[in-house]
Parts: sequence; structure tokens; C-alpha cells
Amino acid sequence: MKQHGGGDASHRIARISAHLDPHKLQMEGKTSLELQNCRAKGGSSGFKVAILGASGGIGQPLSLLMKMNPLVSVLHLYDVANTPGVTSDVSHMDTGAVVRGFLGSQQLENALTGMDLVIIPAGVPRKPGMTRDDLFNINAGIVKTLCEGISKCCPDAIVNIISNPVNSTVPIAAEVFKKAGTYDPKKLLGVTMLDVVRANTFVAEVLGLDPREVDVPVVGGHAGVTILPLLSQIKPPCSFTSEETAYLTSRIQNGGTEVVEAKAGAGSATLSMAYAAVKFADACLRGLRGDADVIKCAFVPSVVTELPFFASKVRLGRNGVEEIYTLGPLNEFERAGLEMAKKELAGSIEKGISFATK
Ligand SMILES: NC(=O)c1ccc[n+]([C@@H]2O[C@H](COP(=O)([O-])OP(=O)(O)OC[C@H]3O[C@@H](n4cnc5c(N)ncnc54)[C@H](O)[C@@H]3O)[C@@H](O)[C@H]2O)c1
Ligand SMILES: O=C(O)C[C@H](O)C(=O)O
Repeated sequence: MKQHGGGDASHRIARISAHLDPHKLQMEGKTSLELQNCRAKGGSSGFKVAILGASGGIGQPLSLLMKMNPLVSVLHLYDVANTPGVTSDVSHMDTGAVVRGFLGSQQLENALTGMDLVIIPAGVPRKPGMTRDDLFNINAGIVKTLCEGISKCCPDAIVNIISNPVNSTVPIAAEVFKKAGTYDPKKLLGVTMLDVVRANTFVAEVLGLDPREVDVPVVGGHAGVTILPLLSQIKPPCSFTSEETAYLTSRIQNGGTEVVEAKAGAGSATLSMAYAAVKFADACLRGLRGDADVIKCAFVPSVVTELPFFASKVRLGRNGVEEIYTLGPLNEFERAGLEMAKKELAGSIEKGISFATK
């Protein structure tokens, strides 16, 4: 019997199940382009987003939240483990985005083809006693391989890097893209949004405000002293005692460690990170859509300081980062913090560059 929507019932059912399992389509001899076009009816117009590391502690809630984002029409979930289960689960949500799962390196290219935005939370997290830099040996190689795939399959995509150490993985990504001839500095962003989310929360606690009313710029990078909250520039404008400034700066800089210790070996921030990653990805998509005044902090290729990468406020638009804002007036405490941040950042950036160019 012919069904409304094209194709007979058995074909239609086969298509729906294949759409959850790219293997099935490949076995039917479909090309990757057909795979891309084989969309369930009802998919809304919008952007195509891939999450690399989708089965992880961050990846799963991030997949859930991106499936809820009305700007997303296609959501590709890629990991080296457990994507069939995560994909099946998330795909039952009655929101517009069509979800497809991709498992293992042989499916990376299909996962990436045609994507507008790629979010990378793949890699190992810290355990108590470790620094983010202790993750370098494993995560540097993971990010390098994934970025090689991006160069090949979606060189125009915006890339959001979450994998630590962000201060080194973003320079690695830049070098991979340069080597492939696909580097666009406007499209590479290290995600430091969690530092801003934490800063807003901790400052609101001290001031007795709703965190949603607070906006703290956090500049520099994403590790220890490189995380530099500019409390002198918060909105709404407020002043702090030197004790409050010292307490807040230290708590914001050590927010990640606070979670790592509380989780006692079970990983680092995942839920608050997924929240922050979605806030940031949504800003990138609103920028791509052409919304005005989309401004967020991010660790990007930059000329704001003498370092080649630096986190500061950026304006997001149709081409990715369309404007990078200078740091503005800093007080004495922040100027001293900036010098410490730059010293550590220089080493982490250099470490990433040498890894990717060796
Ligand atoms: N930027 C930030 O603010 C921020 C915040 C929190 C965590 N992180 C970092 O995010 C990363 C992930 O954290 P998590 O808690 O989700 O870890 P996790 O171990 O729970 O998940 C990582 C996922 O990556 C997958 N993975 C490993 N190698 C892969 C590869 N080659 N390709 C694709 N996927 C691969 C794993 O299978 C796993 O599902 C860590 O490096 C962590 O330090 C960054
Ligand atoms: O602290 C970590 O290792 C994870 C992440 O960078 C964070 O800030 O929570």
C-alpha cells in the first residue's frame, strides 16, 4: 500500500531504522551523500551540528540539550563507543532535529560531512591531583585526528573545542587546519563559557543577585591563573572589597578543581559544562543566522595581546568571530593577574603548536 509521504510502508520503515544506523545504509550500497539526504520527514530547517565525543559525561547531556535547540535541524552524534544507545535514546525526543549516530573512526567522515558547527568534548577528563595539562598526552592526539577529519569533510564549519587542555588543544587545531590549507581563524573557538557561567554564579552569590542578571567577562585562557575574571567590568556595575576580589578570583580559577575533587575520581564537570557548551553553541548558531550583537567570551586566535591566542569577548556573526574586543581598563589586581596569565598561556600555546607541527 502506498503511504502519504512517498514510498511504500516497508521502505519507509527501513529508511527510519537505517537513519539510526548508518551501517545499514552503507550495506544497502547508499553513498554518503544519500546518507546525508535520507532525512526523516518533519526535520525543521536549521543548522547541522556534530558532537564528537557524544557518549561521554559532557557529550550525553550536550546531545540532549542540542536536540532541544530549535536552531538545529540535523544532529550527528559521533564517538568511539556507545553512540548507538545514546542516539536511539535522544532520537525519541519529539523535537525538530533529526539525530544520527556514528560509531568509530571509519564513520568519522560521514559524521562530519555537511556540518555547520562541530562541537568537540572528546577526550579524557581530570582526576583529583591532576592539572588540565596532564591530559595533554592523550587529548592532543584525539583533537588532532578529529580536526584532520574536519579539514577534509567540513572545512567551513565553526569548531567549538571543549577538550582539555583548551589552552593547547585550540593551537593544535589551528596548526592542523593550517597544514590542510583550510584554516579560518574566525571559525575556531575554544569554549571558556563555563568560566563565565561560574563567575556569574559566584558573583551573584556574593552580591545577593539573581545570576541571570550578572555578566562577568572572563579573559585569558582556561586553566588556573590563565582564567582571569574582570570583576571591575561586571554588569551591573558593582565594587568589591579586596577580600571579596581575592575570594571570587580564586573560586572562579579553581571552579573546575572544586568539581573534580567533589567527584572524587569520577571525572570533572559534565552537567554544568553541557549547559555552558549549549549556551555557547546557541550563540554561534544565532551568529550564523545573522542575529545582531551576539557577544560571548571565547579562547580564539587573537591580537588583543602579544600571544597568538587569547580569551576575550568576541562578537559572533555569519562568518564566526566577526570582532574581538580589547580588554578595556584593568585595575592593578587585574593587571598583575594578566601578567601571570600570559606567562602560563605562552607555554601552553607553544606546547600545542610544537605537538602539531613536529
Ligand atoms: N572547556 C571546558 O570548560 C571543559 C569543561 C569540562 C570538561 N572539559 C574537558 O572535556 C573533555 C571530556 O570530558 P568528559 O567528562 O565528557 O569525559 P568522558 O570521559 O566522560 O567522555 C569523553 C568521551 O570522549 C570519547 N572519546 C575518546 N576518544 C575519542 C575519539 N578519538 N573520538 C571521539 N570520541 C572519543 C569517549 O569515548 C567518551 O565518550 C575532557 O578533556 C575534559 O577535561 C572541558
Ligand atoms: O576542571 C577540569 O578539568 C574540567 C574543566 O576544565 C572545568 O573547568 O570544569
